[in-house]
Amino acid sequence: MSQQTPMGAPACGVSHLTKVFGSGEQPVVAVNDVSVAIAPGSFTAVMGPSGSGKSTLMHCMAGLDRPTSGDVYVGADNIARLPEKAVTNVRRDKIGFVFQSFNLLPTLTAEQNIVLPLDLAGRKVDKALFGQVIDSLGLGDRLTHRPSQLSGGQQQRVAVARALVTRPEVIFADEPTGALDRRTGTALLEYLRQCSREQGQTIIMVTHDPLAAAYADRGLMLLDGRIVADLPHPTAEQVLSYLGQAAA
Ligand SMILES: Nc1ncnc2c1ncn2[C@@H]1O[C@H](COP(=O)(O)OP(=O)(O)OP(=O)(O)O)[C@@H](O)[C@H]1O
Repeated sequence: MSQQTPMGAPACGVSHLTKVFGSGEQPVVAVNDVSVAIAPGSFTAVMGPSGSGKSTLMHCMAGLDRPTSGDVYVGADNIARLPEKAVTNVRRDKIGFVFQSFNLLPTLTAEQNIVLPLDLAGRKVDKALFGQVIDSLGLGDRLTHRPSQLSGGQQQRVAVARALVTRPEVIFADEPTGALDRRTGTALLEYLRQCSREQGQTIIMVTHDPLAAAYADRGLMLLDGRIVADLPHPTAEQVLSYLGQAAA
């Protein structure tokens, strides 16, 4: 894998990952022989035009989808070679997800939804961390509301809080600011950056937003299932320019 950190093993990564959908006449090669290593405590933005393979790459990295070929590492585990139950355990113990669909349980309050993963794992709520997450997402006055009483952006923030309170080693976020207004989106991006810098959590974020990508310390640009650029500390201007070239 490329980009091994001098400090030691990557937090996660893929080696010669290929994912093909369908077979016969018209298979779609969504991810084409991608190798990349993600350093612990780094914040990576994955960008590229629609259909370039961003979500597929992320789903394979997070153990939500099986690659057609290649290896997928989370810490020392090659989850591409593990049985499903073991992959589920790796996901539960090490990975947090922030997706566009919130999957909140309608009968539970915001607070109950947020702590649900901890309850299910029989883990105690870290009150200080809970308070920090709630404050940074501005959810303090919404904790007793049920999802139907919350706006789309508030539901998104509850889903983000749920992903963060378990303090996962690796957080995968798919357009985490998509449903948020600029101010709340900025607060979330700042918090994610703080999670990586101060807590050593590893963040991998798919985004279409060059301003969001500028919060990351690495930008991976995808085109036709391949990584075509690997930018350290991407600026919004750099990202826009790459996206413009990809669209040309
Ligand atoms: N389950 C599936 N079955 C068949 N083809 C799929 C499937 N999932 C994705 N694809 C195809 O794989 C390619 C990559 O899709 P993917 O969703 O990873 O792209 P993306 O970069 O995340 O796009 P977007 O920015 O629009 O979300 C596309 O051509 C898509 O149509």
